[in-house]
Formats: sequence, C-alpha cells, structure tokens
Amino acid sequence: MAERESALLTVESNAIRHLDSLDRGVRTRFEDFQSKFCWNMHTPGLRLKPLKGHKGLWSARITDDYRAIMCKVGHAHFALIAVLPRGEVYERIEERWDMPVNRVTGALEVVDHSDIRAAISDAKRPVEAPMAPAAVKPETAAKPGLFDPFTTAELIGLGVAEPLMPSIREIRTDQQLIDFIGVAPRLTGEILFALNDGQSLQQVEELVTAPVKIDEPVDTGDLQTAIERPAAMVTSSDRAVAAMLDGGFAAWRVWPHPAQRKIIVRRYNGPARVSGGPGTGKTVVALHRAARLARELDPSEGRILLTTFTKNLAADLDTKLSMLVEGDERKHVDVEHLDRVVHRLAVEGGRKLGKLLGDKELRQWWEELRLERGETEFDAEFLYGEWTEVICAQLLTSRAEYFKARRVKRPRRLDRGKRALVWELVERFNARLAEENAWCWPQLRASVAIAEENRSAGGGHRYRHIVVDEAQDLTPAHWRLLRALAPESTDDLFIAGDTFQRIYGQPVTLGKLGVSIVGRSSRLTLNYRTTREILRTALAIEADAVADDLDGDLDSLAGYRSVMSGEKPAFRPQRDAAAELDEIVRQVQAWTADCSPGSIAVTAPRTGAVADIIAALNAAGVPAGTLSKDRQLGEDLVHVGTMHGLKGLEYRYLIISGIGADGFPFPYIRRLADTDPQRYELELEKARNLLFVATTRARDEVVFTWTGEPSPLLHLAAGE
Ligand SMILES: Nc1ncnc2c1ncn2[C@@H]1O[C@H](COP(=O)(O)OP(=O)(O)OP(=O)(O)O)[C@@H](O)[C@H]1O
Repeated sequence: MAERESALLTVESNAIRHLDSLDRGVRTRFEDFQSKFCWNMHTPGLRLKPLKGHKGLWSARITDDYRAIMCKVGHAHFALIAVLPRGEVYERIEERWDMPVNRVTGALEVVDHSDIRAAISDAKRPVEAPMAPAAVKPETAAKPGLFDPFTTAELIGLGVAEPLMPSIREIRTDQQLIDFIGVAPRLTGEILFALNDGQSLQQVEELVTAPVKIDEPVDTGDLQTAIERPAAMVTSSDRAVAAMLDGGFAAWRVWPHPAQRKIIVRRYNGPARVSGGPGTGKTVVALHRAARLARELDPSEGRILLTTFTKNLAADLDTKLSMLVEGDERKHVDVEHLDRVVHRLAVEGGRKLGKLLGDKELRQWWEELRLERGETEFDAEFLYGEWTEVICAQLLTSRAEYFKARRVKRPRRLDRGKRALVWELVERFNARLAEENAWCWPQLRASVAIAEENRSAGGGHRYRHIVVDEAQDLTPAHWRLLRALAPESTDDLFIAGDTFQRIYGQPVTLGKLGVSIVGRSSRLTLNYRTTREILRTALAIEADAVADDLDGDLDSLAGYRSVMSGEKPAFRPQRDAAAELDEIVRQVQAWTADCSPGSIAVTAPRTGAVADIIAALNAAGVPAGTLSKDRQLGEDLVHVGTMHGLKGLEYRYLIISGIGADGFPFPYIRRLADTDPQRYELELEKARNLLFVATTRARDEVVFTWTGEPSPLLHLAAGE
C-alpha cells in the first residue's frame, strides 16, 4: 500500500459550475472527497490515476457515479477542473480539454470544448458528441462572423484564449456570443463583448487588457505559477468551496476580478479612492480590503472601521464582512454607518441628546426665529442653508472664522455687516437648541468632528485603518471626522464611491478637508450587476450630467460596460393613477411566476405613493413590504420604497413608477429655478442621480411607468 501523501487541491471555477449543477447528495460527498484527498491522495477508495488519452489529466472517485477530473500542476498539487458522470470521463478526452496559460495575465485557464460547442450551436445539442461540428442553422451559417474584422493575432494579443479561436470564428449572432461567454474563460468573454459593443482594439486594450496584464514574462509551461496568479479563477479553501455550493454561487467572495484584486492588495501611502459606475464592485473591493487589513492588523496599533452612509447598508456590510473574515480578526473591525459613529462618540463624550430635529423642523425653527426677531433681510430657507452648508459644514465656531469663510455655490454676496447679522442669528439659534435640549445632525456632526480633531491633536486616534463605502454622500464634517479618527499613515483611509450616485449633500473637495488622494485613485469600469440594455438607459439618463471626482476635478463614466444581456427597459405611460397601479400589479404578478417576491422591487419618488402600491399589491394577494433605511426586508415580500430607499441595493426586477413630469423632479426643485438658480442646478443634478441610482439597481429587467407627460429627466433614455 502506498504511503500517505498529503496533497493540495485547487478548485477551478469550471469545476464549481459543474458541482453547482449536481444534486445536494453528490455535493456533500464532494466535501468528503476533498478532505480525504488532501489528507492522503493515495487513499485507496479514491482511485487516483492518470487519464489515458490526455497528458496531464488525472481522475479520482467522488462517488460510484462521479469522477473528479484534475490537472496536475505540481508535485502533489492538483487543479480540479471538472466533475463528470463516470461514463463521460473518456468521451473524446483527447479533444475536449485545453488548459492554456494566458500570455497576458499569466494565469491558467480551462477550456471545455464540449461546453463551448454546445453554446454556439443553434440547436442546443446533448453532450454525447461533444466535438462534432456545432449544429448551425443554414440562415445563421450565411451570416458573417461577429469577429471577422479582427485578425487572430489581434484577438490573442488582447488576451483571448488561443485554443478558442476556431470556435470564435463561428460566432455569428449575439445569442451565440452570450451563451459562449457563459462557459468561456473570463477575459476572453470580456474582450469579445467589448469588441462586439463597438469598442476599438485600442479601447479594449486600455479598458479590458491593460488592467489585468502582468509585467513579468510568462512561462506558459509553468502551471504551478500560472494557477497562483491573480487572474486564475481558483480557490484552495474548502470553506470557500463549501460556501459557494451552499449559498449558490457567491463569486465575489472568492474571485475578485484582477482589476479589483489589484486595488484590494495595494499598499497606499495615504488616503486612496476607488471610483466606478454602479455595480462595478466598489463595495466588493471595500469589503475585501477591510478583510485583508483585518488579517494583517497588529492589534496593538488600533482597530479598523468599515463604514458607509446609511444604516441598512452598514448591516449588509456587516453580514458580508463576516463571510470573509471570522474569529479574532473579525473582532477587530467595527462596522457602523457613519452617523452612528457620530452619535456614539457624542454620547461617549458626555452629550445628553434630547429631541432630534429633522430638516422640516429645522426650517420651521429658522422661520420662527426670523419672525421673532423681525428679520426681513433673509428668508428662512437662506438662513437654514447658510447654517448647514457653510457654518456646520466648515465647523465654524466663531464670528471671526465666519467672516473669513468661503461660501462656494451659496446665493447672494454677504459683506461683513450682513455676515455679522447672520452670525448673531446663528448664535441665537444655537442657544435655542441648547435651551430646548434639542439636537440635529448637521450640528452634532460638526461638534463631534471638532472634539475628535482636538483629541487627535494629542495623538489619541481611535482607528488604525478606515474603509468608507458610498463616500459620495458624506458631508464635509464627516470627512473632517474621518481624518481625525485615524493617524496619517499607510492604508489609513480607503474610500469607495461614485459621484454620479450622489443623492444627498453637496460636492466636496477632499484635498481641502485634509484628505489628499492625489495619485492614489483607481477606477472600475466593468459592471457585474446590470445588463447592457439597462446600462444603456442609465447612461442616457446621465448623458448631460457633469460629476466631480471628490477632488476638484471631473469624473466620467467612460468605458463603463457590462457583459450581460437581457430585455430592453420598458417605458409604459398610463392613462391615470388607477391604471398605473393596475399595471404595477400585473407586472409584479407576471414576474413572481419565476422568482421569489424579494427579487422584485417597486419604487416611486414620493413616500405617499409607497403605501398605495403596497395596498394594491396586497389586495391582489401579493405580499409586499416597505423598504426602510433602518432595516433589511426579507425574501418573502416584494420590496416597495422611495427611490432614495433603493440606494446600494439590487433586485432582479424593478418598476420605477410615478415619474411623470408633474412629480419628478420634485415640484419644490422646479420652483427653485427662478428663486435660486444655483441651488436649482444642484438639486436637479441630485434628482438625475436619483433616477440613475434607481435604474441601476435592476439586474435583469426594469419598467418605467407614469401618467401625463414623462419626466424631462427620462427624455433621452426613453428616446433610445
Ligand atoms: N468579482 C466579482 N465576481 C462576481 N460578482 C461580483 C464581482 N464583483 C462584484 N460582483 C457583484 O456585482 C454586484 C455589484 O457589486 P457592488 O455592490 O460591490 O458594486 P458597487 O460598485 O458598490 O455598486 P453600487 O455603486 O451600485 O452600489 C454585486 O452583486 C456583487 O456581488
């Protein structure tokens, strides 16, 4: 009997695809196989042997009926590439498999010609005769190949897997391409999709190839190195495999895209930022970075804060982070939304927090104060804006500071006399807040930021690393607080955000707030969530938009793309409100036939409409619940909420209702056009972003409904 020899089993994504399609029983047996194989690859029942007919492939027994197909990449190191029924193992074995090392990424790829042929044949053929020419209908055969305009050398130069070239030449329709991509190596798929989308060779080289290219020379015979390269879609962790098989295919946990991985592992010499359109994996990068920092943390240096703008998104980050790190490493990370941190620090600092005032009440208080003082120079809206956007935002605590303050994008010029008047009112307002034991977020954020700045001046920082998601919505006071919470050092502050998705607050310039990201910015462009059809509509919504880059320059959505395809968004004007509700119910019922209610969301700009939609759905027997910033809704309800409530979430199917010209942008914004043109522009931008955010929450389908004229913000999109 052979001596015990432990082995390393690395699982390739192709094998996960196979395992995912098998019965639960076989998958459980696979886990057993995995541990036995790694403990001793010569365990008799496993029957490990090289496969006749293919140099480099080995098989081992998982159950009586299933075999693991593995490629030997090094001494006692195997890569599992497939799990096949016993009877299929030898079928055309000499032609079925290729395991090329990609010359661009240096990573091992797995090509299963059997799956590839099935994907590009018109009539989906059974796998029995894998290498026979694809069954192509005469009308398809007459069409030119989608990639005829490109030479083989050009395609391979971009990173297409060489053994796939003959099959690529047979792709003549979009559907064939989509099916092909489902089973081809990732980089090949991305390149072909981008070319088919009309991008030039040079654009594809810049957007798709360059981010994953490695600098060192590639030895295509060295499989061991190739399998360890970042672009290889492999894992050696049995926990990761079990998790993938257990909860469906959570690829983000195991296979960050090489462009994402570069940002995850990079060491930054100060604050750094990742930007990118919706669904490009900014949150995924933030999570992996937080996990990496947690694994490498020296706890004596401090803790890690993973934070975001809203409460429900923090809960989501918390759950997902626990999928990446556990035990002591996990314990070193606080996951909280930023206002909760503000609140916690205020209470810890001894603040007694009485009544919380919202925007509406604050405006009312300002109006009362103005009337009380007989103030006619300024209206309440102006005073409220001056107080939140200048005084609280810049943490101004004295009249002298206010005299010197910059008032960017604020209406009216204020000379010293007028500033003195405003300051007097502000002091009175603050005194009233104190007298009534009331508080509000703009003021609390500012006071906590000031307290932390003072504290950190003495060297007392609370965190070693901070990772921030949804950064576009943070206020200047939030930034000053974050800067004060961690010392300036390597990997101190990592920021993920997309300014095209700013729906709260105002543009900021980080450099002016003590957070310098110059030279440490990266951008992601591949969307993992949304189909190309939905993306096109979303981009049309932002066609006229200009967004800042958080640092005084402009951001762009150039190169933003997706490799998924689906239905075109539907634009459905309705006769009246009742007809609109009927249409919503009809569409939701049609969708629930093939998915859980929780995969569907219905949204509307106004809170009032939410209750009507829920009532209509419930009356038709469809369970539905209200989305809230404070909690996550389950899978058994259709999620209904305002467009703001959709921030950061994603759904298979989505209806965006109530976007007639009367209701969206909100009437109060339209009124600003005459009274305060600068503010009007800002609010219009946020309304546009809101529609963009809502549209990009949909994975498979989106439907727009309205009554009367459509919103002007929808014109370009609906005209597509
Ligand atoms: N490398 C990956 N492999 C598989 N799925 C991924 C990968 N990266 C991201 N995803 C998936 O894409 C979707 C969008 O990712 P994520 O939420 O991180 O994007 P985002 O850029 O933060 O989006 P948004 O700005 O719209 O909130 C998620 O479902 C995520 O799981």
